[in-house]
Amino acid sequence: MDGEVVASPSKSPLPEAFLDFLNKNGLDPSIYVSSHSTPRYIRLKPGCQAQLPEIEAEIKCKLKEVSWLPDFYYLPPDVRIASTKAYQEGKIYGIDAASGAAVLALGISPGDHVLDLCAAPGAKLCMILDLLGCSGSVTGVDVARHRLAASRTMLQKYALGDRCRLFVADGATFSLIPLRVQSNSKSCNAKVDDNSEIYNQWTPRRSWKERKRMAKARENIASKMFSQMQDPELIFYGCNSGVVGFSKHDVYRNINDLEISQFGYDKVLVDAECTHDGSIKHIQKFEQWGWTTLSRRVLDADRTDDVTILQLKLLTNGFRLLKVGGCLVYSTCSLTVAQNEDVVEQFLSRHVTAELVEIEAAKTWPCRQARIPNTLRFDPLTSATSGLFVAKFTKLAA
Ligand SMILES: C[S@@+](CC[C@H](N)C(=O)[O-])C[C@H]1O[C@@H](n2cnc3c(N)ncnc32)[C@H](O)[C@@H]1O
Repeated sequence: MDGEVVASPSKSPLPEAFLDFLNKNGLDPSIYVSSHSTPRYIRLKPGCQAQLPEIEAEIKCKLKEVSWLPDFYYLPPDVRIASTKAYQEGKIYGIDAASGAAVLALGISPGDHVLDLCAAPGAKLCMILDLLGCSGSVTGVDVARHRLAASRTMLQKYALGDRCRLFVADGATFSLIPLRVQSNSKSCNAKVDDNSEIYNQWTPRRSWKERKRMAKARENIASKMFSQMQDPELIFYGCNSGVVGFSKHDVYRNINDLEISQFGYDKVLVDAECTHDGSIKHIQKFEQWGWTTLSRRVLDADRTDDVTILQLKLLTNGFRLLKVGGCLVYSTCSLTVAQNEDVVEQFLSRHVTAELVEIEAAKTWPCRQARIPNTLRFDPLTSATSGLFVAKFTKLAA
């Protein structure tokens, strides 16, 4: 561990730079008091309920249901799931209850077309797909290729990829809408035409031509500004994701704002990049990485200013891709006002068609209202979860 460390209410002392950051942002360090006793959570894949006794026998403890969140269970702190059969067979996955609440706030219905604009590593993406059932589609976007590749691995492990497509892209400029067609009317084994213009079933093995094209695209990314230069890179698509059987022209079709208002996404999640200060587990990782890394990578004033600009851009673009009447959830695992309420206020002041809406399900959630009515805050003390800010918007007709 490096950097000066002062005593803090948490078991493991927080570095002075972090306490300073909390102080500057008006955050009370006592919310981290109970962070060491904050429970962990798992979500049981729907349909696996009958196997609960078997899972409990394997982990040698009884799993207590989270009363306010369907399919979620508390996981005792000393229980490791990585080596269990249930985990390896994709019956359970680790996801904080506050994250589960953010997904539930979307109010996903079967048949929805959902956009997850900052999707990696993918716990929320998996839950969205679980809730979607067997119609509709999910488009996952993330700027970090390696992180999105990890999401792809998750989708495959949990057998959730059928209706999902993943793009490496800048969420602030991503512009593709879902293909609102009977995607399952196209065969999964659609014939590839000679010019490879029609998408065939996705396979991890790409043709030599395709790999060369992708390598070249990546070289360009390294040397030029990603967002302005590149088409989103499609790194995965399931059989019923609205890609198989369609042409690149269909998938990459440019559309105008009027079309988006009709054919855009039904639900959008903007789980934005942030300073992660609400996630004490993330902050604790800096015990190994070094507290100076925390100051440089997280707390640096330029970086936090940049992050709020990015958050506003992500929220703005997510909202642009939403159809009229659709819902968008903005969440961050930061607890600062600058990354939450301030971003929401700036966004609302620029978008007359955006309306903050009440999250109905939240009436039974152990969270508190944030500074703006209808916005929510989870934290270890109030909610026994990781920290999370959640706001839900709808799009009105212009
Ligand atoms: C808080 S994490 C998202 C967690 C994810 N929703 C989940 O549940 O696993 C934020 C993500 O935003 C991504 N990100 C950062 N800048 C981005 C951008 N400009 N466009 C899209 N994604 C971005 C990061 O790579 C990171 O994976």
